Amino acid sequence: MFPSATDILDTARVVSLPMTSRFRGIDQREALLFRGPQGWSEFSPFVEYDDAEATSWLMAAIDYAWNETPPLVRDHVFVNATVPAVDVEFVEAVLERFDGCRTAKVKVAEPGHTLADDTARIAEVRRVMGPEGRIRIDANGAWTVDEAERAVHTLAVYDLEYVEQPCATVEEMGELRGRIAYMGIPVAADESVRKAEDPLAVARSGAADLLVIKAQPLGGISRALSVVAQSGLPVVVSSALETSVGLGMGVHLAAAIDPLDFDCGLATASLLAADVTASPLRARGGRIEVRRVDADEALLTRWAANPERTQWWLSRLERCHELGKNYSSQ
Ligand SMILES: O=C(O)CCC(=O)C1=CC=C[C@@H](O)[C@@H]1C(=O)O
Ligand SMILES: [Mg+2]
Repeated sequence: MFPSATDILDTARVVSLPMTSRFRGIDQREALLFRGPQGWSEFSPFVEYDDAEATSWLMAAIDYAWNETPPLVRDHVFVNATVPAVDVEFVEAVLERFDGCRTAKVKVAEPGHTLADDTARIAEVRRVMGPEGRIRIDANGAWTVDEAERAVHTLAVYDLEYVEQPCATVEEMGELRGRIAYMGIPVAADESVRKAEDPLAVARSGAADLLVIKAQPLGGISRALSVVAQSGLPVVVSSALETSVGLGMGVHLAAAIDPLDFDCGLATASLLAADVTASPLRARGGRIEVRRVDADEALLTRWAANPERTQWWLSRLERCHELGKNYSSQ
């Protein structure tokens, strides 16, 4: 069922949550939350995304609020710590926020950071986690093939589980994958899945060993499950830096995938300094329980965005809802 814009606007609330450290260039996370028959849901495309891209996120949010979630195969999901591109002295404190996580994903190649900065950060993550820890890196497509090859050579000594979106295009990803195959370091695709016209193109062209799957950008749990099934590749379910309400969507997606061999990037509530619930979906003992999260009225009020930002989100929701009426089924 496709609710009217009024159905959604009736319960819509916009929040702006402070972050514990700057992540992907933001230190406040804005989100629009609303309630449907299944409970609270979240629409939170990043603010720079255009309406066409943001519409998939709204379809996901509507699906989670109005439709039942698919059958689940587990009641908890193992998760990774997420380490923003912080300076070395902050690494230990960041990792401490992710209770019991045996895996860490470390951001690299951010503007203003050199390979030496990235190397120092990863060396520190390895020191703190010890030899048993699993370390994966995410370059968000910032490297050329040569830069990525050089970086992987430099960082391989820290024992990398995989390198996520090292380069921007599918062709570059495939080229790099060929060059580093002999090192046994897998290449994961993220933006090549969630921002691509065809999320399966990267899998079909053999440019990645595994896929990073995010529920909101892919249009919701069912659509994401169909991408997973059609890709034939192992996957990591990851967040879009949502509040705990939106993280619930990702956790349900992860709990419906079998097998799920990699730890998932769903512990990002620990990067928020505030949330919309008193019991956030955070890692405990390295895992997150599978449950829906209800937004708390007092916290929605406490963290309400200002009137101008609220209006911006409500207008965005109306425009995306209009576009969503024509959202074709894949
Ligand atoms: O995967 C994780 O550990 C957490 C989620 C995460 O890293 C991301 C969430 C949202 C936006 C992205 O820039 C970023 C990513 O690139 O994977
Ligand atoms: Mg990524």
